[in-house]
Amino acid sequence: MSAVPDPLATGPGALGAAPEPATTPPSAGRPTAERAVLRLARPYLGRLVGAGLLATATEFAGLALMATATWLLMSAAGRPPLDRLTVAIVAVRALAISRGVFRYTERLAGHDAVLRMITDVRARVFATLTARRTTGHRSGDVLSRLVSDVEAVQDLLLRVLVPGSAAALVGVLAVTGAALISLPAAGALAVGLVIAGVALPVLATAVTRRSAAQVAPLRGELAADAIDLTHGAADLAAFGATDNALRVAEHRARRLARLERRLAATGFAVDAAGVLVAGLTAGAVVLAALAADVPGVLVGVLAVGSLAAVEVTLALVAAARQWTQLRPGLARVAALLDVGTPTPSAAIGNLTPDGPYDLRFARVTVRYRAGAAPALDEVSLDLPAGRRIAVVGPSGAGKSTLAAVLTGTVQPESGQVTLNDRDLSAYAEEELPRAVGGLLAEAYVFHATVRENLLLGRAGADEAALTAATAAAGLLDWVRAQPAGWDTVVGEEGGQLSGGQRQRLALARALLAAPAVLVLDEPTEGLDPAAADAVLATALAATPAGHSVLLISHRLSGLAGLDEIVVLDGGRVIQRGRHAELVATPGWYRDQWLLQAAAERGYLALTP
Ligand SMILES: Nc1ncnc2c1ncn2[C@@H]1O[C@H](COP(=O)(O)OP(=O)(O)OP(=O)(O)O)[C@@H](O)[C@H]1O
Repeated sequence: MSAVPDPLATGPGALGAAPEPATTPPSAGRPTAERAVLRLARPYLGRLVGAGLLATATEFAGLALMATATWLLMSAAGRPPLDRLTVAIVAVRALAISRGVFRYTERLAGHDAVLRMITDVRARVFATLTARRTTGHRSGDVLSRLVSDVEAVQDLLLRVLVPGSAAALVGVLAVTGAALISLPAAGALAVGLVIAGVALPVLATAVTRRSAAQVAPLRGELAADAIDLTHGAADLAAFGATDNALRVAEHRARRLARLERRLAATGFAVDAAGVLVAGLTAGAVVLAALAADVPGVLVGVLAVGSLAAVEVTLALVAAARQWTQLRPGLARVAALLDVGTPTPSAAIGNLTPDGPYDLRFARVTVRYRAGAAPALDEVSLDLPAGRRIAVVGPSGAGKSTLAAVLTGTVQPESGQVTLNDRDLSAYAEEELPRAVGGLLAEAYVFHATVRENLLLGRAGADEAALTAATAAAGLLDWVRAQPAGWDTVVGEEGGQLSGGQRQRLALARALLAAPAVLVLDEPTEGLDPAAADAVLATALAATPAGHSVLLISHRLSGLAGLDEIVVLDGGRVIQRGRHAELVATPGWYRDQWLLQAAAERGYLALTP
């Protein structure tokens, strides 16, 4: 098979060798991660610019407050006219109050915009990761991407761009203000601000870039280790591999701690340099003002104002440091969503869940490794809208591979898969699940309520839809018997459910999603024969007419009503036809049918 592009691949697992530093360089031709984030933020740009202006107003109010208060204190000693003092007192009060109001509204506007955007980004990341579920990402790493990498997008806007642009604007305003009093003093201030706001951030970024780039992937790997060590504890102990796995995880944890200590130490050094720059700038401004014969009170105002202005501009150092740490996460989110790169689907238009869709496999060959035997060997298949087919065959025949090709998670080496006469690869990965999807191998059940697990299939589905899907999957009686009903929590990976209940829940979610091309990979696995027949019949009956179904099954019972049954063996189609034809023809299907029927008769005879 041609490899599925995997921008997420990181270092080895807990049982593997000690980790190598992993970074994700932005690939050529792709927009930079920052530009990609700005593209994502475009619908919320107005609110973000508003937040930036409010942040500028906040910082400027603080600076003006310091300068006015200094003028008030220094000129009070000279007993100026009372009305001048009164104006200054009112200004100090007004600035103090407005600073709080500006800060509050800035936080409100900035967080409102960013949280809206983040919801959108997280949903897209989740959809893309779900679509790529067979590409082998470790679950802890996926969790880390969903949580910390998406937070990097939030932090870039809230902690870097908004405060950074506010600091730069306030710097310009401060120099303009100083120039009104004395040009040489303004020149000295400008030099100090450039050192604090440009040179120091560049230095901080250069010094911390390498360590910071290693921190995010390392955190992802450590999260994956933690999950593997917890979930796989029994297996690790059984194979005597616990010590080795712990050693690898500890090695990673120590490396992470070392990197974070180094980053913190560099941060403190840069902070100290910032304080030094503030003091030196104020000193230079005072000297320049005195040399230019500026009156004493205004020299004081310039000195305190310069200290405050440098302090504000030093926010750029924090922003730059933050930015360095965020870059790997941002690059991974951008690469994952591949935002900005116009996808062919953009030209095609959005896929709708209802179709109609005609799906066609033409001589499709899949090979997982070069030189290995093909998992699918020149398989052709027609799945026009409304048709229902089953793919059966022995273990390893290529059934799940066929489903993976259909959902776009595995690319064929040769041949073509088309959806409405367009190659499947022409559709965006996150868009395809709207048209093609269902219950795929090893469906994941989340540590959440029954309702939340179901709503993942179709957000916003009403109670009637939940009830219908759950009834079709044969889980409704169980849900109704639970004290918490739909709000019953199913445990980590559905651990508080039986295997059969977990399978029914996953099936109900697939039926609720009701994509126009429904793939059901072993939907009745783990159910006893009678329950399996009943669930398969209700599930097929619940699928809307006009939607097509591709059922993958080991069991041959319940397939009589399907339009076609395709028998795979060793990746090749060895038989195809309707159930009645196949049981009448000597071959794998008839042999297997007779074997299964006899085994199930025996099972039923033994069942009380
Ligand atoms: N991710 C993978 N990497 C390498 N080889 C794979 C991968 N997935 C499947 N294969 C190989 O491809 C072949 C077909 O596997 P597939 O899972 O499609 O079979 P299947 O018919 O679904 O089997 P089962 O009924 O046991 O689930 C097998 O030989 C299998 O070893």
